[in-house]
Amino acid sequence: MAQPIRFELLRRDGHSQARRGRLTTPHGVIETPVFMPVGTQATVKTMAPWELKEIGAGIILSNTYHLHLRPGEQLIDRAGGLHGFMNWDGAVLTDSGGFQVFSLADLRKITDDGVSFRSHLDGSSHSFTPESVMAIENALGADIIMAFDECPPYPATRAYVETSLRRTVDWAQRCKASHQRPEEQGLFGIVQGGEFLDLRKEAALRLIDLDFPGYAIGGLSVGEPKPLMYDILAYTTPWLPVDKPRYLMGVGSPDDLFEGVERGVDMFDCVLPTRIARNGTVLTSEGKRVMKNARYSDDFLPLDPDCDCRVCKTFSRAYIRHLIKADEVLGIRLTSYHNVYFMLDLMKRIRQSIEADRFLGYKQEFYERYGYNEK
Ligand SMILES: Cc1ccc(CCc2c3nc[nH]c3cc3c(=O)[nH]c(N)nc23)cc1
Repeated sequence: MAQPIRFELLRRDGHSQARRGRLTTPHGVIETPVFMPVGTQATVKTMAPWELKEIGAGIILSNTYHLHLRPGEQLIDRAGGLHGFMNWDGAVLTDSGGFQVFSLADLRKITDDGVSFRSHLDGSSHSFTPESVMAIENALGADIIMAFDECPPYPATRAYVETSLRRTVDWAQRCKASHQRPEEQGLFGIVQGGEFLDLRKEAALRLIDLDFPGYAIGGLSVGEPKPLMYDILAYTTPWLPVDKPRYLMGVGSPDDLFEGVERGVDMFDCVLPTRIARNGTVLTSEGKRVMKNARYSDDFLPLDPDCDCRVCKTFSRAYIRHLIKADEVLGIRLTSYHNVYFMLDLMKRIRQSIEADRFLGYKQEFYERYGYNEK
């Protein structure tokens, strides 16, 4: 059977688990490690598809939960799926919605069959099952779709995590069985198991038996301390097939990208760049800068002198600070554009460092300049 998603491992770092790979999808070839901008409601907030294209975004994320509630997958299906609706010809990945039910919806009830909930928009009743979520993701038409999983909260008891892990594996099997378009949309399984390493191993091995074209590592970046996240990650990735992509869900900040790549992760997503842009905070090679800070009122340098993006080549910190202070919409458009460019460009430099066999050196160099203090 033709596989819509093919992964080639191009190089393995000799000093860490970092890998350089290539993911071929029906909507283009994605170089990995890759940062995937989040476009929850069929848009990467404030950015047009041609802007995403010009900054080199190859794949964006969207969300089953939000799009099912509004405008509904039937409309999007009639528009030609997400690609036609958004007029985006790059790759798309959709999350399966379970995570969003637990972070957004009201009155949730979870059983072995699925999850019932009330919409956070209008209180209407809904239920997600593996079968119904596959039907939604099939209608949205993303190139990579996530299995319906349960992401346990942090902290959670071992008993709770064990129950949810087994449910998640059972749901993954039901997703695979009800997937209507396996030749056009690659279905990824999601490894749960909380902070319990033996459960992480069990989850990985049971999902591998179901043979997916890629594997996501879920249940992390849910409030646990970062050192714990990194330890769980370092333990889990070696159990996954070396020739399949690994996607760490919801991660992360610039330092998380380095720590994740070092531990064998190929794909990342995070709302950080567009979320902090909305309060005028920008990512630069010298760390984050809060543009409302008075120190930038007469600073005519670009946001980041080392950045080649269109915003840094066109506008000054003083002008962008003015726009943010004046609540001018152009302000958050410019900070969003720059922040997404920064994350994509950082991942490009990480890929180049792996190719040049100097990943750990580049990580050190970046950390020394980036620092961790608010500027
Ligand atoms: C549009 C979009 C937004 C967000 C996401 C990822 C959302 C996300 C997590 N975010 C942080 N930690 C996360 C864990 C999980 C998880 O365990 N399972 C799923 N299905 N999603 C997660 C995917 C797509």
